[in-house]
Amino acid sequence: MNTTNKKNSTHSQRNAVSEGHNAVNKERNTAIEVSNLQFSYTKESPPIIDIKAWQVSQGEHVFLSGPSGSGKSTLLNLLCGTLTPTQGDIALLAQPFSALSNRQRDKFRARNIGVVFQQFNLIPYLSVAQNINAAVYFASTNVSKTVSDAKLRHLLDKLQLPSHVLHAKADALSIGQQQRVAIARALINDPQLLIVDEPTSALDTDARDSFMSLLKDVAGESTMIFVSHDKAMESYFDRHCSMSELSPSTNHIKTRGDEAPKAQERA
Ligand SMILES: Nc1ncnc2c1ncn2[C@@H]1O[C@H](COP(=O)(O)OP(=O)(O)OP(=O)(O)O)[C@@H](O)[C@H]1O
Repeated sequence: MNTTNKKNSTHSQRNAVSEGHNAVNKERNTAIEVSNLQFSYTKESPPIIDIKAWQVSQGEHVFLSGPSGSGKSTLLNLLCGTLTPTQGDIALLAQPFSALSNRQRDKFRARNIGVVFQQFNLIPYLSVAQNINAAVYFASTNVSKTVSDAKLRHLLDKLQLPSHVLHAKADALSIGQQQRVAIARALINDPQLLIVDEPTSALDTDARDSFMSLLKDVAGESTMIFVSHDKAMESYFDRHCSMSELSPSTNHIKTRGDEAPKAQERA
């Protein structure tokens, strides 16, 4: 068994214990399967996304790039199930989204997908522990609605956050600390899929490199889709997918026609 398969097998086994539907997927090696996917924001407008076929293997870390307006965020929302395809389907862990009700899809997302947003999206007036436990609450069935202190502290330790930050309000933390809490919240349910949307655009090169090392370390066996304009990040990933290759018929949508980092665009 090669390293990737061994890694995937271990990850699948761990999650199959807690989630019945994951047991079905243990035998499979595909985390994401996209087929004949089209998405338009309105009936009148042409598709923003038009992907014939795309597969991501379990445990694979994929770098997704594309110019501003090429549909990266739209694709991430489709992968999370927060947008519904106009045509075609997405299967995550061999579970087609189209077979789930909205409520089932929300639960499935909370259990299986961790998202790190560009702006972190922490609830500012809640403590770090409460922010992280919110993710646990939404993913739980009925028994354990909070995570054990030991698990929380272990995760914070891996993210190099002192345990006293658990009781601090989210908005009292530095940006770097908030970023790491956002990662902790995304990882607390041991998600099969980690989606990370442009988290490094405001960081300088040194901070970016240490963030990436940390992220790769903690993401470990999860499948990861990482979006960035910054092609220098490509070397951290198993595979690079560009929107122009994934969705060639919608290339005309490129609004600014470059791959410049957002921070530079705003400057
Ligand atoms: N809610 C919406 N309603 C209508 N059109 C939208 C909506 N959100 C995005 N779009 C359009 O869809 C296209 C793709 O937008 P999207 O945000 O997915 O691109 P992106 O690649 O993530 O861009 P950026 O890198 O600037 O964040 C753009 O033309 C955008 O104007």
